[in-house]
Amino acid sequence: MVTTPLLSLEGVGKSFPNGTVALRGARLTVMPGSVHGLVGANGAGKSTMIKVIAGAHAPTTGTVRWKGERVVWRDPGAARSAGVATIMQHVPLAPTLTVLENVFLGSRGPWRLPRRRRGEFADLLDRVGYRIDPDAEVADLAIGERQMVAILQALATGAELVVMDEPTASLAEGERQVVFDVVRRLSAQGTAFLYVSHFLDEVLSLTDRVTVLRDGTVVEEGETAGYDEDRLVQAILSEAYAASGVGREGRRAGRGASEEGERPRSTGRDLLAGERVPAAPVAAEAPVLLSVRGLNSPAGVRDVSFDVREGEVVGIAGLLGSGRSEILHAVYGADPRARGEVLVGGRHVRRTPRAAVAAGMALVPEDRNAQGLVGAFPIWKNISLPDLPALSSARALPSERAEGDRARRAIADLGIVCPGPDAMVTELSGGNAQKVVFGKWLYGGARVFMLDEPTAGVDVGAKADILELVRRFAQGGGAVLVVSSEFEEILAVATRVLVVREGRVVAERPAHETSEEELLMLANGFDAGGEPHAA
Ligand SMILES: Nc1ncnc2c1ncn2[C@@H]1O[C@H](COP(=O)(O)OP(=O)(O)OP(=O)(O)O)[C@@H](O)[C@H]1O
Repeated sequence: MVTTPLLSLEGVGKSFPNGTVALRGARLTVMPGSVHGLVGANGAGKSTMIKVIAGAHAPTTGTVRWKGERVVWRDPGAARSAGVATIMQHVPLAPTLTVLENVFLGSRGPWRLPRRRRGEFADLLDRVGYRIDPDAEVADLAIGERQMVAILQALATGAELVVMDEPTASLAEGERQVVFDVVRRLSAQGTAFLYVSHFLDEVLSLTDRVTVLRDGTVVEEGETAGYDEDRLVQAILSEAYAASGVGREGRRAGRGASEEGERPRSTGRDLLAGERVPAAPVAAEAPVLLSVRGLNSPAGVRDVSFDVREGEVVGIAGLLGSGRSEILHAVYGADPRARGEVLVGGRHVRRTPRAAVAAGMALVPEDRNAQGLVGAFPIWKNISLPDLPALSSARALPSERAEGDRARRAIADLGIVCPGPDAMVTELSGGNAQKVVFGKWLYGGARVFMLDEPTAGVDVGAKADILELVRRFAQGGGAVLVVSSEFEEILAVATRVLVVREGRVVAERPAHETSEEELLMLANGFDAGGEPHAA
């Protein structure tokens, strides 16, 4: 029996007014109840394809079919009514509404939510196997919890196809499992998923089929069982490096392999091995660059004290809601309610972001859309933005040439796929925008670099480049604090790890003396021997 695909794209092309061709003759077939993976490097065209499917972009050429019928979705509402729910990388929830109100925002019905909604919400939570307070305000939730709200929202619309763009980017291992369980459970009940992720292990374990996009073209499509990580990495990256001059130079520079000319792309294993190079230990007599004393905040930071020496990369490992990001914000002065002392190079820093920047601190936030970039500015202007406070203190204006040079260097070092430094950041793919946020601080003369999920949304090649730049920044005499829900990534880049739970530092380990398992155990409230911590 031949089953009609739920969704198919045939020969779909998409060009943007600035001349970028994001998709060329792309095809995709998603069967009912299947989990279909979509992978590709930053800028390969994944989000563009998703937006075509969601009715947010009209394709320039080609055909979209839904249950065998040709469709032209004029807007996202049309795709939604047909049965397509899309969860984008940056979840557009209403921050001042509650979880419950957000979940039923797209559903028909009265604005004031009747009691029935609570019952439906409880049923949804049961289906999903997740607990969240329906009356919590979304503005107060961590980014991962917001992702779960978005998933619940998609399910509440009764979608037949759920498109997920990097749904696990900020989630720790246990929390990812919740998302996987939801996907597995619902696909067994007949819901189809299009799952976009840079985490290839997730794609391999979760999906039935996989489509690989490279430079706007589908280069491979097949049963996931026929792939392993190496083969996927090769498919994603090999020609992308040869095809994109800027990206290629940048990636080579980032990995220090430029002398060897164009070599075949590394395999997945090679890349991970590269990431796991143990960080050189920092001498005990290295001067303390950042000192934090008795930091407390009602936002969930409890009596946090630590030092970071020159050359050190200190990882902060914790689960969602553990206070890991809140600690960074408090140190940076972005949390006005925080109390405690922060010293850079032995000098007290007033608790405002402006004073922090003046003292040489930089924060790359997790929610880069809200806090990281100015959409109406081109790349070069975003990259020189951190120097603007210096302007107001009557120092010389940075010349446009110097700013352009800095932007070009960032584009090369980080492999930012873009037409050039004048491109607007709104025209960049998600991962490339993240690299701009990173470049904004990396070249700004900061001495203390604080990174919240630095590689979220970044492809497998650029991830290794970013981690290498973090190490180099520290080796050059800087101090780094890095928060990541990927403990493996923390171990790859950090010299020392602080484990946080309920706002407190509950353990400290040299990176070479611990493991992902131990960190997970500690973050979950057990000591290394598997015993629960005393309260
Ligand atoms: N509105 C736009 N105007 C011009 N170019 C755009 C626009 N949106 C995306 N692009 C370009 O289209 C190409 C594909 O981008 P897309 O966002 O689809 O990539 P992606 O595979 O989703 O990447 P990522 O993994 O970084 O999210 C990129 O070169 C990007 O710069």
